[in-house]
This record gives sequence, C-alpha cells and structure tokens, in this order.
Amino acid sequence: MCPSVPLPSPCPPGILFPYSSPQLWGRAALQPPVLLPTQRRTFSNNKILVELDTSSGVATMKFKSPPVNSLSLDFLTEFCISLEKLENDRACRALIITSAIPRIFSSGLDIMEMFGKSTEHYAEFWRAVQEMWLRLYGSSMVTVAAINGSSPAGGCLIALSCDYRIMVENPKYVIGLNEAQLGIVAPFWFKDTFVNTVGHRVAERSLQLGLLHPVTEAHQIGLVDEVVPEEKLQEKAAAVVAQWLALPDHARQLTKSMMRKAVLDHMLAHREEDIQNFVKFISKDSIQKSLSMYMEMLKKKKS
Ligand SMILES: CC/C=C\C/C=C\C/C=C\CCC/C=C/C(=O)SCCNC(=O)CCNC(=O)[C@H](O)C(C)(C)COP(=O)(O)OP(=O)(O)OC[C@H]1O[C@@H](n2cnc3c(N)ncnc32)[C@H](O)[C@@H]1OP(=O)(O)O
Repeated sequence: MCPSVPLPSPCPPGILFPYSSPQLWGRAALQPPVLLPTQRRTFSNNKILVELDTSSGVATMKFKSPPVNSLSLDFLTEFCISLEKLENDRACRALIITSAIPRIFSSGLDIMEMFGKSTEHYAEFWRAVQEMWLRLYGSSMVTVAAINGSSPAGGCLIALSCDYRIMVENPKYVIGLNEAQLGIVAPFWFKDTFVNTVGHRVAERSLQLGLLHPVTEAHQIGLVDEVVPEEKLQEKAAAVVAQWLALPDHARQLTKSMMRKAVLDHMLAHREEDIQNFVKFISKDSIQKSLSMYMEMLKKKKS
C-alpha cells in the first residue's frame, strides 16, 4: 500500500492460507508460540494512549490531548509513531481509534500551527499531516473509528481514513469537512477520501458548503456507518473488529490495497507539490486573516 508503510505479507502471494481456523489467519499466528507474561501491552506518550490486547490482536488508541484533541505537530508526530509501532507489531491486527476527551473526537488540524508561522514550519507541519493520512489510510490493519464526539475537518479525515466509522448518538455532535467555513480548502486527498466514502454528489455539496453534519444526517449520507448510544460504543467497535478479523488477513489487506491504491499513489506522486501549494496558500495575507477571524469567532462563542 503506502510505500512508507510496507504492507506486511503474512503469506506469499499465491500461497493458499490454512482455512481451518480464523485464529490462524492473523499476523500473530505466524509468530512462534511464546508464553506472554501479560495479554495487554500499553504504551502512552503525552497525547495518545495505546493499549494492545495481544490475545485478540486488537489495539485501542485513545486521543488525550486537552482541550479538544487538536492535531498539532507534536500530536501528529506521536500519532505516526504509534501507528508505525502497531503496524510493525505482528501481534496487532486491528486498531480502534477513539477519544478520552468528553464530547470531542478531534477538533481537526491545530489552527495555531497554520497561523503566523514561518514557511519552513508550514512545510514541516503539512508533511506531518500527509504522513498521518498515508499511514492510516494505507494501514494494513483493520481500522475502526469509534467517534465519541464532534469531529470537524482533520478529525473527520482521521475517521474517513478508517475502514469503518461508528458514531455516538448525540444531537450535539457534528462531523464533516468544514474547511470552506474557515475560508480554506480541503486538499485533493481529503476530498478523494471523502468522495470514496460518500460519493461525488454528496461530497461536492458538503465540501462547497463546509457542512458539519449532525450524527443522524452523517449516517444517512454514509459518512458514518453506524450510530450507537454512548454506552454501547466500545462493545460495538469490538464486534465490528471481530467481524472484519474473521476473514483471512491477506485477502482483506489486498482488497483494501486495491480499493485505496489509486488515491494513495496520486497523493504520493504529488506530495512535494502539495506541500508547496499548502505553504503558498496558507501564507497569503487573506488566508491568515480568515484564520484569525475564525479563531476570534471561536473565542467569542465562549464568552
Ligand atoms: C486550490 C487550492 C490550492 C491549494 C490548497 C492547498 C492546501 C489547502 C489549504 C489548507 C488546508 C487546511 C485543512 C484544514 C483542516 C482542519 O482541520 S482546520 C481545523 C478545523 N477545525 C474546526 O473548525 C474546529 C474548531 N473548533 C470548534 O468548532 C470547537 O472548538 C469544538 C466543537 C471542537 C469544541 O467546542 P468547545 O468544547 O465549545 O470548545 P471551545 O470552542 O471553547 O475550544 C476550546 C479551546 O480550543 C481551541 N480550539 C478549538 N479548535 C481548535 C483547533 N482546531 N485548533 C486550535 N485550537 C482550537 C479554542 O480556540 C479554545 O481555545 P481557548 O479559547 O480556550 O484558548
């Protein structure tokens, strides 16, 4: 899939899998049997907590960066490191992404990283945003977004990059690519990821209007796959993961790769150009002014 994340090959292409037991289909099954002292492995840095249950092969990643899990350069770096660790861990076959912050899944890209900084900083930040998407959209793991709060823009991109989205039923929560509302533009690979999920017409309207969809509407347009009460979210995510893991990894991974390859390849082919475009765009006085007004509006809304 994505060249920066080599696709683990649990079985050489063309070799038939042992279909006798789903237990044998995963990457974990290819390890020599070892006695593990514990079934849970936890690693945590400042902004993200990761727990891997080695018996099921399912990791849970919890965003814990108050106040709103905004995607700063530090956050994105931790996110990419965590994804790389899990991707390279043969005991891990699936990932559930959720938030430890009440009411917010992620508020999207940290606006302060795009405001009043140097062109070098913008370039470094944008490369980190690209890297996060390449790793998540190109992941060979089963990925499920357990969306327990609002998820605008970059937060929505994280959810869209997963294989399946489950959102908590709450009339206050919204999700969508609202960039246009900030006076900025969702880049082509945000757009492609969105189109691949909801279809062209829905994406065109939603992107032009910068819509943040309430949960029921997000479900109706296919932006989220399922809606559940808060207390059922983890149970539902675990059940979905189990369903996806019941298939042979290599078949699911190759299918995923086939579905996503064109979009990933397109972005990789234009990666440097995309960084230059971002830097040029975000450095414009008019765009800086729009971002400043948007931040002001957020502050006013509070008071
Ligand atoms: C042709 C085109 C050519 C080229 C194009 C090339 C490139 C494209 C260019 C740009 C692409 C950029 C893509 C951008 C993607 C993004 O993700 S932008 C971010 C979008 N996010 C939002 O709009 C969310 C804004 N936030 C909110 O709506 C709310 O804060 C919330 C619903 C998330 C939470 O609400 P509350 O619980 O009420 O909390 P507060 O609003 O009080 O917020 C607390 C605190 O946090 C600050 N904050 C909120 N969001 C962000 C953020 N995204 N970044 C930084 N900071 C944020 C908020 O200001 C408050 O701060 P304080 O007042 O407490 O200091």
